[in-house]
Amino acid sequence: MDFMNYDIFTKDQWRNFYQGASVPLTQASLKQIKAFNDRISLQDVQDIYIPLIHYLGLLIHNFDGWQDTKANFLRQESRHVPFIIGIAGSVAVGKSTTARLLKVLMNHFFGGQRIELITTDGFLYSTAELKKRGLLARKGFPESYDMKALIKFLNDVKSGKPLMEVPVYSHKIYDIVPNEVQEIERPDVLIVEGINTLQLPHTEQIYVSDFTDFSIYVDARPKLIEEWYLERFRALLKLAADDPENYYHSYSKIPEEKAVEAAKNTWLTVDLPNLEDYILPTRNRANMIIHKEAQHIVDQVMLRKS
Ligand SMILES: Nc1ncnc2c1ncn2[C@@H]1O[C@H](COP(=O)(O)OP(=O)(O)O)[C@@H](O)[C@H]1O
Ligand SMILES: CC(C)(COP(=O)(O)O)[C@@H](O)C(=O)NCCC(=O)O
Repeated sequence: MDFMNYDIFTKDQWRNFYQGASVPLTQASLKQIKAFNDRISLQDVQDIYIPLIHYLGLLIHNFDGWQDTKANFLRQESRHVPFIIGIAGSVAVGKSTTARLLKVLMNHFFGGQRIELITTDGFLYSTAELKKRGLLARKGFPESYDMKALIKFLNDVKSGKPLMEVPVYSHKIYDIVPNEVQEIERPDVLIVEGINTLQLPHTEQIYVSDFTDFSIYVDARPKLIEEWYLERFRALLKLAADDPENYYHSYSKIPEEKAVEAAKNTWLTVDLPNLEDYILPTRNRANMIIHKEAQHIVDQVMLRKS
C-alpha cells in the first residue's frame, strides 16, 4: 500500500515545525541560490528547505553522538564518520537542483563543516562501454551503472579514506568526461544524488542505501516531469547551437519542434519506462518524500515513521 508507513504533512504543517528565524539567509546567499537556478521559489526555500535543513541538523547531531557512544563501547578511538544523504527520483524531476540547494543551505547553516555533493551519473558506463555491452538504449537503467565502483566509493567515504576520485558525467557531451575526476576529501556530509540511490541492483549484495544515513525521494506526476524534461532539453539545445562539441549540436540544426519531438520520444521510450519499472518502486524506501506540483512548487512532505 502506498505511503503506509509515512506521516504526511501539508506545506503549512511542515513550515510550522521550524519557525526559528534566528539565522536568516543573507542577501548574498539568496543571490547564490538564484544564480544556479533563477526559477527556484524562494518561498519554498523558506517554507520547505530551511525546516528540512534544521531537521537534518538534528539528525546529524544525533548521528555524531552515536558514533562517539559506539566507539566508547567498543573501546576504540572515536573518529568522525561522514553522514551520507541520498537523493532519488526520476530523470529530470529536480534531484540535482534539490541537492545543490541543500548544499548551499548546509554550507550556510552548518558553518565549518565540509559538505560535498556527487551524482551517481559519474558511475554510468561511458558511451563506448555501453555500446560494447549492447546497453546504449538502456542508459539510466540499473545495468548501465558500474555499481561495484559506486559501492566501493561509498565504502571508502565511510571508512575515512582521505582522498577519493569520482568520474564526471556531462549532460552536454552526453558521456563520461575523459581524463576528468571530482576529488572528494574528508567530507563531514556527503550528498549522493541519482536515480539509483534507493535501488537494489541484482548484481550486488550491498546497496547504495546501506551507506546512506538519510534518503529523500523527489516526487511529481510523470506528466509534469515530462514537461520539465522537455524544458531542460530546450535549454540544452540553446547551449548547443554554437558548440559543435555539444551532443545536442545536430539537434540545434533541425526545426525546434522536430528536435523536441525526438526528445519526447526518448522520454516515452527510455526515461518513463525506467521511472515506472525501476525508480518509482523505490519511493517507499525513502526516509522522506518531497512532492512537487507545477512550477516545482512543493505541496507535501512525507516522513517515514520508522
Ligand atoms: N525547484 C526548482 N525550481 C525551478 N526549476 C527547477 C527546480 N528543480 C528543478 N528545476 C528544473 O527542472 C529541470 C530538471 O531539474 P534537474 O535538477 O536537472 O533534474 P534531475 O537532476 O532530477 O535530472 C531543470 O531544467 C531544472 O532547472
Ligand atoms: C544520465 C541520465 C541517465 C540521468 O539523468 P539525470 O537524473 O541526471 O537527469 C539521463 O539524463 C539519461 O541520459 N537518460 C537516457 C535517455 C535520455 O537521453 O534521456
